[in-house]
Amino acid sequence: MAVYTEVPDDEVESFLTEYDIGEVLSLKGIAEGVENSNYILHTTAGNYILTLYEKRVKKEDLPFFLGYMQHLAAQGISCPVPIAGKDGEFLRTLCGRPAAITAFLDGMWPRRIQPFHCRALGKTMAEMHLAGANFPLERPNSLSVSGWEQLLEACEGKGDQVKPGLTRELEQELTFLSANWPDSLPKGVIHADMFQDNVFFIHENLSGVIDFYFACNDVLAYEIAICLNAWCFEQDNSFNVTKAQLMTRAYQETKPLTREELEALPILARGAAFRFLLTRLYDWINHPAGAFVKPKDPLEYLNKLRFHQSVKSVSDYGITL
Ligand SMILES: Nc1ncnc2c1ncn2[C@@H]1O[C@H](COP(=O)(O)OP(=O)(O)OP(=O)(O)O)[C@@H](O)[C@H]1O
Ligand SMILES: N[C@@H](CCO)C(=O)O
Repeated sequence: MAVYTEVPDDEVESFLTEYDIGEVLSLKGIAEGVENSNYILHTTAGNYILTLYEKRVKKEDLPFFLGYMQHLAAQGISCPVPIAGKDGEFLRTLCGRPAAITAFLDGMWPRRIQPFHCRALGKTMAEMHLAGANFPLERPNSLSVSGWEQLLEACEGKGDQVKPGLTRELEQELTFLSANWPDSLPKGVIHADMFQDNVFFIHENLSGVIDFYFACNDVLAYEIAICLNAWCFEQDNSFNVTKAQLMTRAYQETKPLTREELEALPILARGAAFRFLLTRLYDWINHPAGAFVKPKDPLEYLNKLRFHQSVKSVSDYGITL
């Protein structure tokens, strides 16, 4: 479960005196999520999310993440708005951890992805990319091609414990990606982790996006590539072209893609599969025995990677130029 830091009652009470959001009625740890400690904070003024940032999130990146959420919310994107304290600050310290309060977002993430989810996602993704265009802060993507070599090295050749031959396969793939990675495509701020558990729906309507702690500046079409991986494969690893079509068409109705962006989707999707395969592999190898949080399966992304390796052009995703 994702409550790494327990917050005693008296500490949350004194923490809330720094804010104008009433008095605490209850504080309940949220089991979902793996990175940070999240609580539902119920006060006399309403419901909020209290997040204590754990070790994977760098404190110096928090102004970017919180500022981006604030920026998007101000432009009408539904996401957790950071709540300022009486001093105007969003970020402070609780139980020795950087901590912030954000608005509670209604909705549920879809347990079973349907085509209409992909259509709604495409539209919101494009709106976020447009809204992010004038966000003034910058944060390079440490988990893009320039960071993969270091991450692969950090796996210390232990990939073969997960699947024989995996380390060699990853090294070869990294060589290919490094040599072919597109560097002249339109860039902007991307969420970079828009998986189904980070996108909320109420019935068929997308009600908001959460978890901005991988957001960064990168190629905009790389976000689509991440979502092709996260939203358009079925349980049996088959690629669902209908979902991919609905997502990319809806994106293009709001923000058209250039021919170069569309043509680059196969390599970007290959890179995105590699990125999640690598981070999952690292987490799998470094998973403490007996830990409550179950690591995600790296091999799910090996299968996706192999699919993208077999793709000849973007039309194999059902997407027309
Ligand atoms: N603003 C919000 N409104 C409502 N619920 C939220 C909000 N933020 C987080 N949650 C709840 O907390 C859970 C975990 O949040 P989040 O995904 O941000 O955690 P995390 O630790 O960063 O995890 P991960 O990166 O693994 O997804 C969500 O699945 C959701 O149930
Ligand atoms: N979305 C990532 C987890 C990090 O938030 C994954 O599925 O590997």
